Amino acid sequence: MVLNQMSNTCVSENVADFTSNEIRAFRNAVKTLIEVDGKFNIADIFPWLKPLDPQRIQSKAEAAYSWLDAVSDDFIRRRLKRTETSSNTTEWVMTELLLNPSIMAKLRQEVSDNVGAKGKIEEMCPGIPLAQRMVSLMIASLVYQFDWKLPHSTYELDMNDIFGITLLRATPLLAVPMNFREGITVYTYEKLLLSEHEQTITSIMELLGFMLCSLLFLLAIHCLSLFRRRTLPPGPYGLPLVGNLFQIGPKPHESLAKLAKKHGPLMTIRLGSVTSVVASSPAMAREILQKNDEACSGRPIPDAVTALDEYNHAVLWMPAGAEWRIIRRALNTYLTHPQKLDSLRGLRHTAVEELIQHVKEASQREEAVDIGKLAFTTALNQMSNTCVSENVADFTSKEIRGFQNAVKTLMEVDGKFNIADIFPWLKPLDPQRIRSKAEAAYSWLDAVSDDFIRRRLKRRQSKMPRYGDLLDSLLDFSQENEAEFNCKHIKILLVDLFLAGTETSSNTTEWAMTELLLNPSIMAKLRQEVSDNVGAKGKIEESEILELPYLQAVVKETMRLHLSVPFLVPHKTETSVKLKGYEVPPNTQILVNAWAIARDAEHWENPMHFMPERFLKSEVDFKGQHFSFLPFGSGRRMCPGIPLAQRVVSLMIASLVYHFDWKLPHSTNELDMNDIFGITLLRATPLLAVPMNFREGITGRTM
Ligand code: HEM
Repeated sequence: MVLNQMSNTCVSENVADFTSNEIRAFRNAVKTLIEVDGKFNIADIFPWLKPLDPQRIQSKAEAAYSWLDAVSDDFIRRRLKRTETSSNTTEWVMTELLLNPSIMAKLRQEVSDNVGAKGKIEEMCPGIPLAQRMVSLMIASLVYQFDWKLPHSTYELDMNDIFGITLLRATPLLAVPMNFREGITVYTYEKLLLSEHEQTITSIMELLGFMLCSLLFLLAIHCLSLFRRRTLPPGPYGLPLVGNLFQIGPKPHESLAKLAKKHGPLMTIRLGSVTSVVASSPAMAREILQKNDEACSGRPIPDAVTALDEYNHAVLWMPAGAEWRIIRRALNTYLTHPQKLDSLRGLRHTAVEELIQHVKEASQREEAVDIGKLAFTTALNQMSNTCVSENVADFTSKEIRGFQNAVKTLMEVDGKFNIADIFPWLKPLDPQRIRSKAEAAYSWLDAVSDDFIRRRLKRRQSKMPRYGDLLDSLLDFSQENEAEFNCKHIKILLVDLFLAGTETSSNTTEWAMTELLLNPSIMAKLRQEVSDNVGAKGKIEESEILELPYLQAVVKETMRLHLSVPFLVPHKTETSVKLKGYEVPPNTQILVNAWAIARDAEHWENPMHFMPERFLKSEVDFKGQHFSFLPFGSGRRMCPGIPLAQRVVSLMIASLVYHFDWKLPHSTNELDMNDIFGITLLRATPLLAVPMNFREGITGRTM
């Protein structure tokens, strides 16, 4: 009825009659538009989501609009809302009248008195707006010309509504009309349509209203974030909703270092809904990692990590509570304790011998090798030998690709900028497909790790000789502490160690070789030191090279200038904490820009130069006590793998430098020194170099 009233008012013809299908199509289109126009649409508040149309609102609206467009072109679209609103009001009025028969009777009396002898209903109040006229006329006509009752003689009616632009009845109102009373319903409006001028004013008012509401909404969100930030350290001004996103760019370690110069060594940045406090000086790093170590010991969990089954049992990501302490204790006892490290030395040597053999073959062919890839393969095998006494791959087979790919993919996706991390309501959509990639890689590693454990349990049952590696120790430990540490923990821990301990070590080796190739005099000095040590023994001993000052200075200088984990693994406040007088609330992300600190001219002379000599007469080391040099972090979440990493990296560098001379291909001394940001700062282009003049000697074991 309202549709026809409106269509007659607008275009002087019915758009449908009461029985044909046409009214359904028309009503459907109107209803759809009313529903989708009023529905909460995520794309309205984040316009960059519009192309994705995540709730399929735009596509539904498009279908309905084009139907209506075809029927009556632009005219109808401008009147739709009013149509639905009027009919909805009429429906609600009739609902109430049916529930209140005495009011219905009183109303009918009033209308009958007005109709009187005229026998027709006329407009009751000239000058009132269109909607009121339509509603009044409909109600008066319905009430005057019929008696009404509810079907099934019930007075119970569903009074629920559905939210949208208009609040519609949840279930349609069905009622039975009776006792038709004669009389004509007559329109005597002289001017039912709004004039063109009135329409223009209405549209402008609607538009202004919408803009004002949007502005107020953004302002409210912005004020809320300013209110929350009032106790936090200062920081760069950000845009509503996205915050400082556009000031960060693809190299956050560099952009945040620049911003810190302006806003201070403790600053706040906001990315979407994530607030972070960034420390960029040794003093602020100490404040966080030493003075407020416990309060700042949490970990924010990237969405990618949630793809790992039971990620909350992973030592890297779990809170620093009782379960975490048990795992750290197991690592300190069975992996990085000096005695344990010494007893597993032979297993690590084997992996390096295989590396040297592979490079030797390449040198005979005068072929360039990808040093990062070889170092990664070696680190992977060193770790797998330490953990499970077997190679997970060799230098040529396909298998290494599977393992290498899984570890590389995870290091990449866990550290990649993910829009779903800063707008958590995007997580179910996984817009960059980061979680799904992580899922595939995690389940691959999970299956391999599971297989290691199953095979070892079988071997232990069959009473075959023990390997005495990390897995044996962890299984012993779990038998003694079954309630707190079981096979599930071991499985996740093995995955964690491959992730935390391989790419970090191989990346450091690759950067060290890059600098040595660019600085031949440093390479020569280092080779001399290692050769002197090897001497008549003819072999490199891991235990001895840890004491070689120049080699250790080269390792430290590489870790300073090419700090592998630029923001450490991000921390999170577990409780409210005071940092430099600012009150930082719980769940705030804490980033220590260790990369910027290690290159700060205030603390380092000629910070951009590779000068191992700076460490020769210095006490500074990487064990977490010198806050100007934090390649492994500091405090309770500091890397537990330092002694292992130091051995692995030192052994690889010493062996590569001792056994070969090296040159860059194409006799160039230019190297791309760019890095790619992730959990680890990788070289942007692989380091290719030609090994020459193989020198005999054993990368020796002393078992
Ligand atoms: C050059 C090699 C390495 C570097 C540069 C490195 C660096 C780091 C850094 C910066 C952290 C985070 C510290 C923090 O959040 O404050 C970390 C954590 C960790 N690292 Fe290493 N790491 C290396 C090698 C290793 C190795 C060989 C292992 C194997 C045992 C290992 C195991 C771990 C684990 C398990 C954690 C997590 C600790 C926790 O959250 O409690 N890392 N590493």
